[in-house]
Amino acid sequence: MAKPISIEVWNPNGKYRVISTKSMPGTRWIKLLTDQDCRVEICTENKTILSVDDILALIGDKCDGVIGQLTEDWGEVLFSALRRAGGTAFSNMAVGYNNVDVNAATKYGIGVGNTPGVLTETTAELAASLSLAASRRIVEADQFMRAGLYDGWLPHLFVGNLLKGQTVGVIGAGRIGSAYARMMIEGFKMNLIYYDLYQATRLEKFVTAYGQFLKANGEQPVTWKRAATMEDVLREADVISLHPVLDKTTYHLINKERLAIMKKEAILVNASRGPVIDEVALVEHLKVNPMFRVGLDVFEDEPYMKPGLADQKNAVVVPHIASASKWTREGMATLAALNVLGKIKGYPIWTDLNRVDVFLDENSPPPAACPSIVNAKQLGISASKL
Ligand SMILES: NC(=O)C1=CN([C@@H]2O[C@H](COP(=O)(O)OP(=O)(O)OC[C@H]3O[C@@H](n4cnc5c(N)ncnc54)[C@H](O)[C@@H]3O)[C@@H](O)[C@H]2O)C=CC1
Ligand SMILES: O=C(O)C(=O)CO
Repeated sequence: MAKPISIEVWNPNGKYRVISTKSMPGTRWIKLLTDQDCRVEICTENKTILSVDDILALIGDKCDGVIGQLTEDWGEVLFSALRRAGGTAFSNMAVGYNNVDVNAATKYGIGVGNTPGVLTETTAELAASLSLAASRRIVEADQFMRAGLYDGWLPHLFVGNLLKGQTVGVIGAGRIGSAYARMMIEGFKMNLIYYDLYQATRLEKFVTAYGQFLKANGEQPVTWKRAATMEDVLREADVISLHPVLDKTTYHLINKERLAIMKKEAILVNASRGPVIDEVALVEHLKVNPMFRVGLDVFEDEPYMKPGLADQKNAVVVPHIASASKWTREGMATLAALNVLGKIKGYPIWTDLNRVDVFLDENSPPPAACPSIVNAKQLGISASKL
């Protein structure tokens, strides 16, 4: 028999049993569910990553919906078990859902929710922080100070790269990539080169207008270019930030050959998913190119780093915290809960992902809609008219 899993229960007499595999920030998400007749069970097991067996034990033989985490493996086994337990709803507490087999969920009639929009600016801010930390060698300099090694100003001490007037490269200019690009352009007056499968029209318009504004004020205008190939970005940019989804087209997008065409003093930032970079190739590249720097929020074998990465002074590494602002994490919990609630209640799907804020307003009830269900079309969920 499977080992019992420790849980905390809210509204024990609720009609719909909803599980959250982790405690999530804020309490609004719990209230939204309990107010709508849900019994909420939150896993309190002292274990960072739950296994498939742990989650099977949580689902049990009656479960209407689950809020899960990006560290969990949501595939055939879990979706078939959820279906057998009477469930129709799942949401990742994340915008990325590369940990979810959407086809398996669809096969069992289960909606797969995610949390776009609420983490765009927070994640872009962390990518910008990593860009600055890497370009100005903040972590190395901090460690030097704490080690008591500073004995006076020197002309060569921790010389880094100036961003102003340089070129920022964005690979994957979707919500987060575009927000990051704007920060680097507005903040540091960098020129933009980007690569995406689709044209980033709003971003292009913004850079054009900002360039005109600068020119009218007697400053050097910023420029933009949509690259025909990713290699063009890698060759031209001084700072490159990766923001695509992780799928088979982006796995090891940055490999040994592509690292070799980047500038020797370039800065590479990754706040998307670890496997977008071949991390073994990256470690080798960092070793032989000391002026090349990286800022990494995500890792190929998360939570582990590939051997040698931790020894590289030209790498700034943080533990997948790009979406970790209070507002964002509470908002992610709210959107995930409303995806599950909406699917259980048979609500339509929200259609304007640029307006997820309406779900986050503490002072008014959220719309009767699922904020974001990625397989809504396959499941025949209608669009909200709100
Ligand atoms: N480190 C962290 O904590 C966080 C990581 N993320 C990651 O960031 C990703 C992007 O999030 P959003 O910007 O909201 O998604 P989005 O869907 O708005 O943007 C992704 C962009 O990638 C582009 N793309 C897809 N395949 C590509 C390819 N082969 N080459 C170039 N571009 C390609 C798409 O066309 C799209 O414009 C998420 O899927 C997630 O994996 C998101 C939030 C936080
Ligand atoms: O939302 C995501 O995809 C994340 O990585 C969480 O920060």
